[in-house]
Amino acid sequence: MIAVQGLSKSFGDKTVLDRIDLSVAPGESLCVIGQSGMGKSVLLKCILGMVAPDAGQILWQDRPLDGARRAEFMQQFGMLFQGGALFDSLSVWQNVAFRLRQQMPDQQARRIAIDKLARVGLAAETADLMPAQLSGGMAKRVALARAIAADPRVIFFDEPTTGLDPIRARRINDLIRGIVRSTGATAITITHDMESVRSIGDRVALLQQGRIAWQGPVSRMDAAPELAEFLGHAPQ
Ligand SMILES: Nc1ncnc2c1ncn2[C@@H]1O[C@H](COP(=O)(O)OP(=O)(O)OP(=O)(O)O)[C@@H](O)[C@H]1O
Repeated sequence: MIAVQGLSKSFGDKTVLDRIDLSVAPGESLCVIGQSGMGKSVLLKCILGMVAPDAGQILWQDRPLDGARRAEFMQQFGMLFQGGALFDSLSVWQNVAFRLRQQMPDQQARRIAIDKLARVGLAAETADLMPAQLSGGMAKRVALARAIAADPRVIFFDEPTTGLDPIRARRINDLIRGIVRSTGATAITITHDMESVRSIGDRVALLQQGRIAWQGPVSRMDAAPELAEFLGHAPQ
């Protein structure tokens, strides 16, 4: 379980996160939505230890995520970066196996990479291509394969459908849903895309003015007045 307790962060006199409480149960998929600039990335960076909060703490399995526990946590998480963020100078399989190669011989890492590429619908021949040779949808799949390469127990998806047309976005959402369900991983997704929320999420949290303005099961979001603006319709 991952929990955020009383998390606050300001930059200068701008309060971005204001005593945020949020938790994700093991195997649960939480989507965090919010307008641009509302602090979704800052929240993610605080969870990942890339930004130090002014107050509050992150708990993992009911204990503060600090020191040695953070190192252990980092071994068990995977991340799909916004925009994919593939390393241009590395081939597809080297991108997918980036972390694995620090732990095992290349031959074994390559085999796992090809297996993960198959999991996201890419043929083995893709393994030796360079990122510049990939279409946007393929690059996203490669980034997804990299996120799951080490069989993480916790996966973060940062804007997974950004830059994709609706058909490709739907395919990525379907893939993510399949991966999250079949691996039983805990998932936290940051997104603007309500189709992603419907497809991937069990629960959704709306970040607004530094606070969680609404959170609840995806099945109840259509009735939430707080979400009407995102859903593009009046509450049903
Ligand atoms: N290192 C920083 N220094 C100063 N201000 C920052 C820093 N990082 C983020 N901010 C500010 O915090 C606010 C929230 O930014 P954040 O990137 O978390 O928004 P977001 O909700 O992820 O937006 P988007 O959906 O556009 O990615 C913004 O006003 C941003 O300018």
